Amino acid sequence: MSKVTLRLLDKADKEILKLPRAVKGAIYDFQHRFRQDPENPGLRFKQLKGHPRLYSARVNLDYRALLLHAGGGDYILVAVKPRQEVYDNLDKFAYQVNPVTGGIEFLDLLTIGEKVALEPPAPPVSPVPAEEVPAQPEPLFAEFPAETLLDLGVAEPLLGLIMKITTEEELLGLAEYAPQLTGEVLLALHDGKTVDEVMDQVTAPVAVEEKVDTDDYQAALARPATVVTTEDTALQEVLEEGDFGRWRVFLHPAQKKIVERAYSGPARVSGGPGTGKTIVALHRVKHLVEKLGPGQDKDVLLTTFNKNLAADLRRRLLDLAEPEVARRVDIVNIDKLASDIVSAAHSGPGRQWIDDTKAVIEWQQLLDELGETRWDADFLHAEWSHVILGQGVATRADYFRARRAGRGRAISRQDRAEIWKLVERYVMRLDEKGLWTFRQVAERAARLEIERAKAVASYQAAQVSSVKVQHESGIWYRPRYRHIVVDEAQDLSAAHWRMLRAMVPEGPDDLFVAGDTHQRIYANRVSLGSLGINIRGRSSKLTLSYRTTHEILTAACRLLGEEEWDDLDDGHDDLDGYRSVLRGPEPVLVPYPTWAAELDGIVERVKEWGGSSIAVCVPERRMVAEVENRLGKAGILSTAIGPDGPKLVEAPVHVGTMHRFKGLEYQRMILAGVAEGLLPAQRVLTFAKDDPMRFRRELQHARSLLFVAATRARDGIVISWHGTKSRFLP
Ligand SMILES: Nc1ncnc2c1ncn2[C@@H]1O[C@H](COP(=O)(O)OP(=O)(O)OP(=O)(O)O)[C@@H](O)[C@H]1O
Repeated sequence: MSKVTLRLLDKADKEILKLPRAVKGAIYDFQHRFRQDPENPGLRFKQLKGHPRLYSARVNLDYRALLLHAGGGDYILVAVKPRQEVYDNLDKFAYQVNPVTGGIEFLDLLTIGEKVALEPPAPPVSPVPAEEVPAQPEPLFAEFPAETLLDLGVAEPLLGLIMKITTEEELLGLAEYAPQLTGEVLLALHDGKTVDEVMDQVTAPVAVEEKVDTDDYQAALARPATVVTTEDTALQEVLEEGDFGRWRVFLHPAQKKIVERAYSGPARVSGGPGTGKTIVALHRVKHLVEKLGPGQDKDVLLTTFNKNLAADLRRRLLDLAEPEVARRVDIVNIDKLASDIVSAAHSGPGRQWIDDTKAVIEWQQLLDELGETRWDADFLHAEWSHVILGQGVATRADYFRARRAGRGRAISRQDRAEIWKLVERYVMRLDEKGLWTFRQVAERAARLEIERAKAVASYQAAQVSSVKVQHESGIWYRPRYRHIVVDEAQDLSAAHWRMLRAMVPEGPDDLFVAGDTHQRIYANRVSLGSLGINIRGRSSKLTLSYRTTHEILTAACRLLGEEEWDDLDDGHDDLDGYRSVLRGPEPVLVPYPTWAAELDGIVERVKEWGGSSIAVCVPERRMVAEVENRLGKAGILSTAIGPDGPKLVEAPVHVGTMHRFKGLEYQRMILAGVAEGLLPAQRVLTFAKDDPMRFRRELQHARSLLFVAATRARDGIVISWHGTKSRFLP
């Protein structure tokens, strides 16, 4: 017999994980024995009556595995059930190649029927007059013809059940065990999306263009829409890790397509919070390394915004891929990457790096010393960071010519001359104090990398023309990386992008960037095209949230208001199609008369919830310590989230300012202090009041902060305030 493969079908794991421990152990043994020799008589491997592709095999005395034969030696484990249940319900199993997606689907109508639990309404005890008989509830999908549902990709064997569903609870029961696309389509229709919208946002991204041969299971097995464990060992991982490990093995077809596609140049994936951009970035890294083939060099760079996120990526990549794969990847946060380059190029005493908040304080001190009142510190810092450093402006003359797109109020030539002078003094002041902002480091690193890339190119050109170029280290003449993958791309600055562009030669699969501009919280608006990174025609969007519930997601999107969002280029992005199949409680909004009362409210809520994976998010730094103190007094252990993540990860409650929540995930969250004057902050609005564009930008920025914070919660969220509630709240 040819080589036998056994993979696990998405969702089959859900029932298997509920089986007794001993049975799970038996499944582990079974899969080994089956792969070695399905004909082993002990397995009692046989085809099931009436199902040409469905087989049963013995797991132990009482349990049987159901296996779908895709062709050749390829089998898919679709269920493990008590022996008698299998033989008594042969008519309750169905399978198909979905004609829309071309993926294999198995339908356990027995389990789905139980979940939907369609109970006939109880008959009236005594005859009642016809007009008093309660009206039968209308089935939820009565208005949709069967053909419409089939066109949207709904699994045909489920149509009968679907037409009987009358409550959301039944629908959720069905969606949990039905093939993914069926659940997504029905929930989207139930949420009120039109058929056209569902076709566009849910079905089209996973549909195949070619005509599907629904009898060709072997071809179907190879399509992204067949959601199975990729490698044989992955089956075991799912059994051991349950829900925690699903991201490693069951990619959504839309995710898988993005991961495996060959791109002719830089590519970008966008999508709302929790849609799996980071997961896609990790799988992409693995895919790229595997395509490179064996080697020793660190050919791939995986970078993100901060140290904490980089550590998380490292941990996850090790979970996902073999150590040989992880060894080929440099995983480092963007500022560390820049500072390593600068440190390597400069000897001598190092400087102390300061963040934007400290840099603004330095600006303020300089302005106070000079008695300068025309310009405010925030404005000057932003002008220096985004226009001067962002565009690599090196001289006064260049600054006169520099583009200030999106920077707000117009400034005259005279203004530019004044600003340039102040910037020179500021830079000198930092030099004297031995300080350096991260943006300065990034700018310096970008210059060094651009020079290096030029040297590499001329070396390579010289080699082609067989002119010998001498250099003591051969390494210097290789491009830094062959592929770069970037997460949290929306927050990288122009200097970061210029540095990255120079680190990888232009070509297929050079740069892959994942990010969501709705979550931009560091005011780094860039246009990748103008920085030599052309993503046009190579952008994709993820729309299904795996993290947040429908209720949280809907409320969070409302916080964004009617703002417009860019696409990291000169176009627009939106959250059309952003959705979740998870359901949970509605967000709770609570007003308090004072901050002290709000603090008491936080304590009560945390006590009521109990357990861990709780976070409290506040707009200002001083409030973090106040929340911590108040929780401490109530005997609740909490920890602050610093620039590099939570200080004590094990603490059941984490507390931080909104900026600190980027990329994190909690079961439940309290967003406290969401009041006017705090969000948006009064100080910022006062500065921005005479500059409409800056004012709008500040409001947008504050909305993004709130949006990021709100979308960290998996199950529940409370938003509270004291005084006047923030203008962003409903
Ligand atoms: N295919 C999948 N199967 C199971 N879980 C998944 C899948 N894709 C993503 N997840 C889970 O969904 C959650 C969100 O994923 P991830 O962090 O990649 O989203 P994101 O789009 O990067 O979010 P954000 O923009 O908020 O940072 C994580 O818990 C992740 O493990």
